[in-house]
Amino acid sequence: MTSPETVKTIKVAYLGPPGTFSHQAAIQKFSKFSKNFKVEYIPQRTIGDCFNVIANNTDQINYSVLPFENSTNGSVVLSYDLFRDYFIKKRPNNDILKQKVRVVGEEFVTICHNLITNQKDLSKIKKIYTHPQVWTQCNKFLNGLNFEKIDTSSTSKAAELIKNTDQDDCAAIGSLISSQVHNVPILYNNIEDDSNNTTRFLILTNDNEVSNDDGISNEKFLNDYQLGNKFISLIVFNIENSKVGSLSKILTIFNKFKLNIATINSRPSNLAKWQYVFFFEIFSNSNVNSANNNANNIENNLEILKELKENCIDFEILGSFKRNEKYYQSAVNFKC
Ligand SMILES: O=C(O)C(=O)Cc1ccccc1
Repeated sequence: MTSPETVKTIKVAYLGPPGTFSHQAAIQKFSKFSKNFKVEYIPQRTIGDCFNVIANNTDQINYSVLPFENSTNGSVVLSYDLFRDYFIKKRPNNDILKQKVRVVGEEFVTICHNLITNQKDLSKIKKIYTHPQVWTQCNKFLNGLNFEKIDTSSTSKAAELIKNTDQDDCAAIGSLISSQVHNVPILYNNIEDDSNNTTRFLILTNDNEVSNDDGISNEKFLNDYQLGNKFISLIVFNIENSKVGSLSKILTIFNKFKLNIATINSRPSNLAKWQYVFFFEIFSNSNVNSANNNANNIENNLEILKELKENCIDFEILGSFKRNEKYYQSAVNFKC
């Protein structure tokens, strides 16, 4: 048996305080490791901090959880912009990325919202606090109410603020757990428009390996613990926006190599006005870390990488990870 001193620790950062949906995603992903490891969940103040602890290798954190897209209201643009600013940036010559941020997993969480308040009469509520991503997931419930919207860094932060106010006209929107953590009751539950409302979170890591002694990379470590054989690579690139056919050329390359594109998103480049960066997710059937070095994964396919790089101004692979079939298929069964 392993003695307590030799138990390795996995440190996981998430958007705090405890009780957020990000916290739930972290627990869903990492609780299976607690048999063999000590898993520490470390709350962060903002989504930006969740990214920066990995980018700056702060506090020996191994993984971080980032909300990425929601089935009702789409992309979490802040997360896309954090990736853009890190990967596609004008840097002085030779200033390469020091601490390589990588995306190594995904987690799906069913998002059930609750109106959390000490007030018992809905008509007396004049201020509602929540994370900005939430408003348009609860349109049906909120339409017709007359209240001031107050954005908070997270849903659980909203519940914490309600607890600490002596005003009786305030409510928060958040999870059942956040109402329990802060000990504020729920006045209405399941106020989300769509009962299948699901958020997809990405798991980030850096070179701060969990299993140094074994020489196993953080991505292999996570993937070995997950069933499934479909892989996704997330890439970001920018192209000559004003050149006719420059984006269609990229699409042709994926077609030529018979690779299916799962998602396409674009964001302002921040390098020049009306210029864009593109995020693509590409399906493959193989793991970049697999022993047979299967060329089906774009990270291993030098030919496709060469063609992509030749046709982009900047091109970066953010990471490759297993499609989380379990939660992708049936997040709703893991409901509240
Ligand atoms: O605020 C939270 O609980 C988060 O984890 C961010 C978020 C907000 C709304 C839906 C999904 C994630």
